[in-house]
Amino acid sequence: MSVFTPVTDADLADWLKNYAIGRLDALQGISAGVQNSNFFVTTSLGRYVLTLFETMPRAELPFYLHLMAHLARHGLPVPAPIANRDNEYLGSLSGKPAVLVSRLAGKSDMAPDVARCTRIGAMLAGLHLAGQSFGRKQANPRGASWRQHCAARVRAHLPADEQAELDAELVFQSGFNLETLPQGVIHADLFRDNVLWDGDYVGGVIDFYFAGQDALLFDVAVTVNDWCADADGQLDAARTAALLASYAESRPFTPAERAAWPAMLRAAALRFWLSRLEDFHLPRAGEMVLVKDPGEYRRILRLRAASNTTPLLPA
Ligand SMILES: Nc1ncnc2c1ncn2[C@@H]1O[C@H](COP(=O)(O)OP(=O)(O)O)[C@@H](O)[C@H]1O
Ligand SMILES: N[C@@H](CCOP(=O)(O)O)C(=O)O
Repeated sequence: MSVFTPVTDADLADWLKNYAIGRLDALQGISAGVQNSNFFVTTSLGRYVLTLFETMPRAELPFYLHLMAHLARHGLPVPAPIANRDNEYLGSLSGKPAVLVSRLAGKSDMAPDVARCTRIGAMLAGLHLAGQSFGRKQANPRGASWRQHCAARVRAHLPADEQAELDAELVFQSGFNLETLPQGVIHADLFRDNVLWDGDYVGGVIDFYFAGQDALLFDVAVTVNDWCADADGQLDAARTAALLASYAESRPFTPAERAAWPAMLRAAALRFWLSRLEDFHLPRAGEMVLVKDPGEYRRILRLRAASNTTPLLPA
């Protein structure tokens, strides 16, 4: 269930008078998604997605909306926010901050093959390259300092063996400074369910609401951990090599990135272990996040930490 705040046809039709996209033809709630209320909106002039932001602070939203607009302007298949007649992206509907974006074509693929991993590597590099000229800055909301603080919040809820694993990983990670690596704006949640496939092509990259400034390599690690893992969490060599090679074709990795890669896969796994632990043990009032299995990312972290066969970054 992902319509937490209802919108009536009459309210939306009225709201759309402040846009130049024609009259309302159809409004339909979207059943996927866990953070916000999403609707498909069809008007006489096109197809859009309406998002009502349930919990995100309004002040943080312009960064994400302008980022999507910037990337769309650079030719990438991301939702383009629609400006209203006051030339604003962000409005209010049913008492919530609200935005209309372009509706993109395609469906997610939860079992991507080598060819699709190749495309995703290229797409991620494209996002990173286009992001270099984005003028606004907002820190990765799940960056290194969030990971430290989140670990402190969840630690007491964990059994002794998990506490020990968490402590050891934090000590390990404290030896790395991600700020010394190439930086930029990262998507930070480029999971398979955030990409829509339109035939062989990426029809859309969605859900930019964890984006922020951080090491570009962190984004590569988040993406590889999700797209290239087998059901048991092990990295599939062919898919991993394909994704990394096609990324590197557009943005070659630096020697410092190659050295940091094994640690980065661990940092990226830690980030999702922690957020899932927090959603599980400390759900916040008024937040409707669907809890994903923290055990999956604990396992991935263990595998990356134990592995002496981590695939290397291409030179
Ligand atoms: N711009 C878009 N174009 C097409 N479909 C979209 C778009 N934005 C969202 N969707 C659809 O809505 C679903 C939920 O969106 P998502 O951003 O994942 O929600 P949440 O932020 O709540 O996790 C996606 O799985 C996708 O099917
Ligand atoms: N990809 C994250 C959850 C983020 O939620 P999303 O549906 O908004 O992408 C995870 O798997 O833990």
